[in-house]
Amino acid sequence: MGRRAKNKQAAPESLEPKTAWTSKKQLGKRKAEADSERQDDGKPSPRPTKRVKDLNGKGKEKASSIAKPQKSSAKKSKAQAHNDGSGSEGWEDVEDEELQTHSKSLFNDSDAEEPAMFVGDLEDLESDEEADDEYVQAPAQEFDFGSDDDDEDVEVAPSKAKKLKSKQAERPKKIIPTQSDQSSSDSDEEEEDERVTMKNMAERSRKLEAHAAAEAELDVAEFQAAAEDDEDEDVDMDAEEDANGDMDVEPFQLPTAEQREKEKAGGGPDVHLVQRRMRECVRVLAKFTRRAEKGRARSEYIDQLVADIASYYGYNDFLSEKLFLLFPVNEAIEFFEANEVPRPVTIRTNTLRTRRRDLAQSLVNRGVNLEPIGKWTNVGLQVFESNVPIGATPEYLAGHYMLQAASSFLPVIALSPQPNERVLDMASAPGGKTTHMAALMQNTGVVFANDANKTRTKSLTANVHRLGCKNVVICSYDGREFPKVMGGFDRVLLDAPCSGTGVISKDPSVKINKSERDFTLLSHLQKQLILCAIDSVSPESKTGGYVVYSTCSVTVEENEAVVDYALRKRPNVKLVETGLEFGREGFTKYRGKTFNPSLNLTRRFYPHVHNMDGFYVAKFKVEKRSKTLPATATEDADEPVLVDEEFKTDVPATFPKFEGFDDSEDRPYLEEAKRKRMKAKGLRPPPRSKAATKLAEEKA
Ligand SMILES: C[S@@+](CC[C@H](N)C(=O)[O-])C[C@H]1O[C@@H](n2cnc3c(N)ncnc32)[C@H](O)[C@@H]1O
Repeated sequence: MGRRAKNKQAAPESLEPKTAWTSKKQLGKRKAEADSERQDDGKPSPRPTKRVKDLNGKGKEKASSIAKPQKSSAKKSKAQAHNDGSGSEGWEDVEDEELQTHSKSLFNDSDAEEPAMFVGDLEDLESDEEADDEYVQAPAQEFDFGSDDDDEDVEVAPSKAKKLKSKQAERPKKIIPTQSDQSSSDSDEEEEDERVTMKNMAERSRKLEAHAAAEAELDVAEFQAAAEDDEDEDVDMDAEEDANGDMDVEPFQLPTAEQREKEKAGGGPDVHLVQRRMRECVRVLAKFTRRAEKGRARSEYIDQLVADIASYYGYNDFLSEKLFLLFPVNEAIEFFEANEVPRPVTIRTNTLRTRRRDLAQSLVNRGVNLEPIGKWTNVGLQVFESNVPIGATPEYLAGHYMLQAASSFLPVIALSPQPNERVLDMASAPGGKTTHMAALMQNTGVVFANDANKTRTKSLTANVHRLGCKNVVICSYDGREFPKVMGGFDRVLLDAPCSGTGVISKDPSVKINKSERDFTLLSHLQKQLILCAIDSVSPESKTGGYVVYSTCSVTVEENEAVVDYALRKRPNVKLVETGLEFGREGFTKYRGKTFNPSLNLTRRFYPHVHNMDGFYVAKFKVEKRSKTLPATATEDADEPVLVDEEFKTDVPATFPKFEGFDDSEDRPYLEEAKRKRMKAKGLRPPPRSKAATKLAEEKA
């Protein structure tokens, strides 16, 4: 557990070199705050609850209409429980048991899909102020969901309009949906006067989104400004603060190796010291030549910072460094901070059963406070508060929606499966993306939903049934058996097993349970799977011929390195635009490695930038193979085949080509299933046929 969690710490004050460009006055104040946290005896006192961090805009002191203060004490204690590991919050609660257990394994699949129950913030809401009750009893909230609306300018009951507004102001940050909407947001005062109508609800949402995007842009500009760091700002902050008498002013010095050893032996440094050291290291690294101690190398500051990040946030040193290296120094801190905060709760409307506006209306009537996620999805809703468990409403049980992380909409949007196609979801459990695809295909064609883990196919089956997907066939093969087991697909989704470094806020065990070997094994498995996914696509497909590769990880070896490998091994594929309107470009160069330049077409998503789980999406177009190309994935993999025990299967290397279903072969299985069902209902099943008797004997 990290020092931050152990001490139930608030988010540290800004660690990024913002200190370098923040006014002296602010710095003094910040320091004074830190000092006031110390008890009279000089020992650090427990901090107040975590201050809500504005992930979209790092200007934590800025008043933002989109930041939601964590207001109820119940919520506060819950957040603390989450931090110290004694409780869980948000998505942890909504994971089903299987998912929870499995996410502890090497392959992280905690993709936030389809928990059995949402028990997240119920007590919080029960203990909330009376305003909440009134809000819940308010007339049905009306939404403008865009073009498919009748656009009546219906006024929400005027007496409630103000309440609605204040509620909105309290909401947590929205998911940053798009950089394309750059319109500036109007002032809060202006909004305050505005009456809430069906029409302007959507407009207000849009403004909040635009505001979030603008703030994010502002932050990027701030980071750049910090890097450039003009002369005026380059003051000796310690000296300045000394003059103010705010702090003890010993100039910052990196600890010696001896001091570090001593610290370690004493159980690690004081948390305030770690904070200060991190802040100072970030500051020095922003302008190294000017600020570094004489004779010290840049790498020494980096090593110290990485070690302090590991201790403060509770990572092993290996992962702390791996993740740190992905970002510029100041941004890295933002990433680690974002991993301490749960992502927004989101649901996906199942369009096979309902429309988003109808679902929203039903849930609002039950006391759920929600809003469309953004323009990039017409099925997503972000849940802000709820009086009922989101995983147990009648609408949920009737399959009107899936509890699903916003990031996991992305690969399906990129794949864009069409009606009547033949699609493979190669690693599909628990089925968030499978059911999304089935809906986009309007229950036509066929989706083969495969997962190597048989136990996990149970929740997949349950979801497929609940959501009324009639075009899904569930199977359980090692993905590397494709296309031998079945091929010729129009589209393939490979949402690969991964380390889960994008979902650390959901599964903090990742912080300590991943080693270098895990990443080597995973990367190798992913490389094998991606070739199999490519080979399973029919280049002759009239409507498709696409593969989407995705992970909920942010490491380069699980993403760009895998995609680059596929491009090298399969010259018949090329990367194409994902069609996603936001997300950062994939790396084309990383720490001395150069990837195919088209890797810039792939997309990276980050918790601190997009307020969604860390995610990666790449889309390939598969062309016809030339005759000289090798036939299967494993034949030409240039490294030894490493197979994790968990996914070893008995499938023979020469698995027969799939040639359709054999009804006579299936009959005894169907008969057995029917007998079981009858028995379960207390009925006496008819005697077994010969074939079924044989099957039963074999099983026995
Ligand atoms: C990230 S999860 C998939 C989440 C799923 N796509 C969804 O949206 O609900 C990765 C899945 O890969 C499965 N898996 C791991 N190794 C596999 C393999 N060799 N072949 C097929 N599936 C595999 C795991 O059991 C896990 O369910």
